[in-house]
Amino acid sequence: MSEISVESLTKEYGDTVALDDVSFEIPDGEFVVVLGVSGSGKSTLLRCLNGLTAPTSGTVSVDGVPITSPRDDIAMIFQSHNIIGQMSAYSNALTGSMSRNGFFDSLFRLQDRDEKLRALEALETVGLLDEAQQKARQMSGGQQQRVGIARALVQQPNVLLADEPVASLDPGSAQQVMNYLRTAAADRGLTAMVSLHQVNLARKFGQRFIGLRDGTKVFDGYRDELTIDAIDDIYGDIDTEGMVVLADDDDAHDDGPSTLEQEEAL
Ligand SMILES: Nc1ncnc2c1ncn2[C@@H]1O[C@H](COP(=O)(O)OP(=O)(O)OP(=O)(O)O)[C@@H](O)[C@H]1O
Repeated sequence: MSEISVESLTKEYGDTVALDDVSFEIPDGEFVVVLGVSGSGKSTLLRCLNGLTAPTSGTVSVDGVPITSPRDDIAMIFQSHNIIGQMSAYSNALTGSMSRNGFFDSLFRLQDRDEKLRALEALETVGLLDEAQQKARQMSGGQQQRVGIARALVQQPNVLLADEPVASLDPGSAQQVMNYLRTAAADRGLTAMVSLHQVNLARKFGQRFIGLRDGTKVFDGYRDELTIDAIDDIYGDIDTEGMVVLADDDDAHDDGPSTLEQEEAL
């Protein structure tokens, strides 16, 4: 479990202001979804949180320690899976220990017994234990992304970041992956931040939401506060009709998807 603190974060690329004076605090164990149109700064924010991108000004800290480079306790899941197709799901998951052991040790399975057990546990968490020996390239996009989640979990992070992890998946697979992501974060007490394009999916799985528009934070609130007006503020001139379905009982802010929703997603 870890707390994230972002203070006056600004990132400029030449004349482009990708993030403009963004501040927020995320307490231990919260599952936060970042929303915004393409180019609003979602990836830049996640990359600053992971230490892959240096801020122009401002600070990002996890548990009070400023992030200046990638750290073992912060794992990142990317849209493109970054899975090695020739390797099995199990071997891919094991590469999550790469930051501790080095790439070649990970690749050639020189891990200790605990790490091997962690890889199997992580595959079980994402429902792929039976497919552990299957080559990743023979797996569906959704399964590959679940391997990506397993690999992130093997890293034993306290913070889990995911940059549009379901952007390339069909709606059913996207729900399934989000469900595993949310469950893995909850079971392991991880603080999570996930960027998504699909508002309905965000509402279903997110606990808290941060909306970016042109690099500025225009929304920060829980599910019951993410109204049509708030969505309009985030998405601006884009026609938001049909982007979100507000359910009658959709007023809780911390309970996540119901058991029924989780079963449907699976
Ligand atoms: N390495 C870079 N060099 C120059 N400009 C960049 C770079 N990375 C991002 N930008 C610019 O910063 C702005 C924010 O980009 P960013 O990728 O963070 O947005 P995003 O909301 O994640 O978009 P998308 O949903 O399309 O991934 C955009 O104008 C983008 O063109």
